[in-house]
Amino acid sequence: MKIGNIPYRSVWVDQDDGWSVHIFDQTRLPWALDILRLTERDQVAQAIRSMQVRGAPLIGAVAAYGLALALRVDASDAAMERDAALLADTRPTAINLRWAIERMQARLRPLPAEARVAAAYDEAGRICDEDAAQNEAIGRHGLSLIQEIAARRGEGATVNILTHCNAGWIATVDWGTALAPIYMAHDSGLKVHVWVDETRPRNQGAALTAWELGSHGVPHTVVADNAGGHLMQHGSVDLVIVGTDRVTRGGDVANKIGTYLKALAAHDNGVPFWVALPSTTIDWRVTDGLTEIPIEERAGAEVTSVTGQTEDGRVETVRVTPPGSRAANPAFDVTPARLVTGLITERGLCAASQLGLAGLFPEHAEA
Ligand SMILES: CSC[C@H]1O[C@H](OP(=O)(O)O)[C@H](O)[C@@H]1O
Repeated sequence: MKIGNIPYRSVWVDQDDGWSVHIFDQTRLPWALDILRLTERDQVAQAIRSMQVRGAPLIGAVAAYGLALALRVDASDAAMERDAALLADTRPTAINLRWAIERMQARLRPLPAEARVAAAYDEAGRICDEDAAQNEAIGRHGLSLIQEIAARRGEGATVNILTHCNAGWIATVDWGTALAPIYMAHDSGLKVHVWVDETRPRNQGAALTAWELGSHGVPHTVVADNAGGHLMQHGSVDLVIVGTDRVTRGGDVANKIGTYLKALAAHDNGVPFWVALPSTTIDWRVTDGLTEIPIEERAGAEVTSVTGQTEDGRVETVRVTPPGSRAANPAFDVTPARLVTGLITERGLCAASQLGLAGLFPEHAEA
């Protein structure tokens, strides 16, 4: 996507700068567009753990480059396996992280050590190119949902879409997942408006989705997480589209905490609830999301404090609870397939079910 008139991806390699890896520091957005220059494995691991880089497909791609950086230090079998495991373990819920590292290992294991660095950069680059292409396809397939609502609502009507967290281009290599259909609808001239869940406690919606949509000129309104049900009860939401960190073969969806509550409200109000994902976010090894998807528990400090910008432009973090109060911070929840209207993938739309996924991905259908 573009920032101003400059096209960007969310991760890139600068061959003229020692093949260093570059990402945006997402903890500084929307207040500053800081670019981080990564040259070592531990810098990549820290950027993923601290959510300077975040978003399921993007952390997979950046971890893949993290392995390339690690191999520059030591490309031996033992070092590669150690570094791969360390990077795969930086966050537990998004399956893209494990998928990307396993794909890198499959490419690199058969190679002699001296051939591994070049192959690692090549494979990580392929992962990035494929993610960007898959998300563009998700955009095209999801666009049909918005077009259908616009046609039904009549000439000039605005399609109101609610989204949770940030599943935009900054959460992927490019285009985004949940936001890709919205960008394409807007760019095609359809009138869309996005209700942006702030998404406490990390505020990916208020800080990142609002920044993305504003930068692209997409009309949007930031709302408290707790407002979504009310908006749906009063007919203000035509469609919900969210991203995901892991979908089971049965169609259960792990996504940012609060997604399940939006799915319940959507179900209760007859609002279509769609989940956008590249197939790299499908975990074909698990069926029951509630019992088989690990939910990341993050620091309570992310709940007891909030970061924002003062009137005079300083970015500060302040406590919002009494010093003695404890906080729990599960970072994701699981929406059962029964509450999901459908999945938007790079191969098209399908039901959130084993049958639906097998129809689009027959190579994974159980024998
Ligand atoms: C296309 S991003 C998918 C997913 O990743 C985000 O999690 P986080 O911000 O913790 O990395 C969020 O759950 C998005 O929906």
